[in-house]
Amino acid sequence: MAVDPELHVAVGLVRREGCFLLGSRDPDRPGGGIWEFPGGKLEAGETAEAALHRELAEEVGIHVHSAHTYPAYDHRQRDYAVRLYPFLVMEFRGRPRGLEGQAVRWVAEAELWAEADAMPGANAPLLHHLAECGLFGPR
Ligand SMILES: Nc1nc2c([nH]c(=O)n2[C@H]2C[C@H](O)[C@@H](COP(=O)(O)OP(=O)(O)OP(=O)(O)O)O2)c(=O)[nH]1
Ligand SMILES: [Mg+2]
Repeated sequence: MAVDPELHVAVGLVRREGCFLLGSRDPDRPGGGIWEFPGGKLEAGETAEAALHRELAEEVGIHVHSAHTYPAYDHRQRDYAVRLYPFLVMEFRGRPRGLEGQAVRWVAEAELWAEADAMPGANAPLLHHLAECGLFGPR
């Protein structure tokens, strides 16, 4: 299946003191109630980095100062295909909070791997992709 050109998603791995920020997905939406990295769909004509800045401000109220861009990751499963644009965010302003009513929490890097099982199906392979790109320390 070809990657849906509509489903290009900027994903923020916001790291502070060795922990990563997760938000809960709105229970009323598809895939609701599960944990995910903050982020969202690119709008028409928008760069991935611009989408990252916009989504992190809208969803968790932080202003990204700088982000490291990792190679995009394409995930396909039977009826679903998405292109994820991952960013590591270490410099930001503001205290993250759920501006869309969602819960937020910090998860230690070591716990992220177990957490991936409760995230969207793309996220376990995404974490492996990012590990291969050197984002995480040795496991
Ligand atoms: N935010 C986020 N999306 C992810 C992750 N992993 C993953 O497969 N996705 C997928 C799930 C969704 O199909 C898509 C993001 O859709 P979304 O509905 O959150 O997009 P959005 O924030 O722009 O929301 P909206 O404009 O539709 O309200 O990306 C992740 O870790 N974080
Ligand atoms: Mg979103």
